[in-house]
Amino acid sequence: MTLTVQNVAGPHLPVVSFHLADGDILTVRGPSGVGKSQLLRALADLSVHTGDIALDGVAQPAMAPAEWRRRVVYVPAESGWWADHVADHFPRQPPDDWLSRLSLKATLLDTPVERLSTGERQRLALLRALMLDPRVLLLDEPTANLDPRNSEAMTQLVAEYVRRQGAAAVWVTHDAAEGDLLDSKVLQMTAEGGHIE
Ligand SMILES: Nc1ncnc2c1ncn2[C@@H]1O[C@H](COP(=O)(O)OP(=O)(O)OP(=O)(O)O)[C@@H](O)[C@H]1O
Repeated sequence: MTLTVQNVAGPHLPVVSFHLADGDILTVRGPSGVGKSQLLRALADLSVHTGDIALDGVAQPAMAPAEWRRRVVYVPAESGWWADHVADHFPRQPPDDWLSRLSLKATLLDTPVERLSTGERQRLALLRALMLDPRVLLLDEPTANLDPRNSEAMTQLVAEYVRRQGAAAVWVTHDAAEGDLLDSKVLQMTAEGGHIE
């Protein structure tokens, strides 16, 4: 897997370039409003931008957006839920191991979405994304509402997934310790642009 990002910029996104290969995790840091979420949206082909993005050598415009987004899966800070019940969002039940590692009971799948806590939504949104077997996982502050134990469990699960599957992840965080735990590359964003540290 390769993800190549060259001089990507947009109305609310300073210029960014980087390259990811099998098993890479890139943590993205920078002040509030600098364009971190906009970067993820550009990578998911959800916002207008200039520059070049290619997955395994295929340029983003050459692939239908829906096809691109099956491979490059975006998990926004506030996940979207379109049906009443949790299970309706999963093509099949997530592995018991994934549920238990994130302290989620399997019975939660039979729950109405409106009853989920914010942290449960975040953890289930991650599992929903992993079930799609993404080549690139785009995570916008995925642990923002989680306790330390579940934060660590989530970082370990993502790290293991990308390593095993030869995938990659782009992880927006304000928490420097999370980057250390993920053993990741770091993209520091400022108004002038992003640079790899
Ligand atoms: N649809 C839009 N129209 C106008 N401005 C927008 C739009 N979407 C985002 N912005 C602006 O783009 C800038 C970058 O937003 P973005 O959400 O990417 O920031 P961020 O770095 O993720 O911030 P935070 O850490 O607070 O989540 C912000 O100034 C935001 O107000």
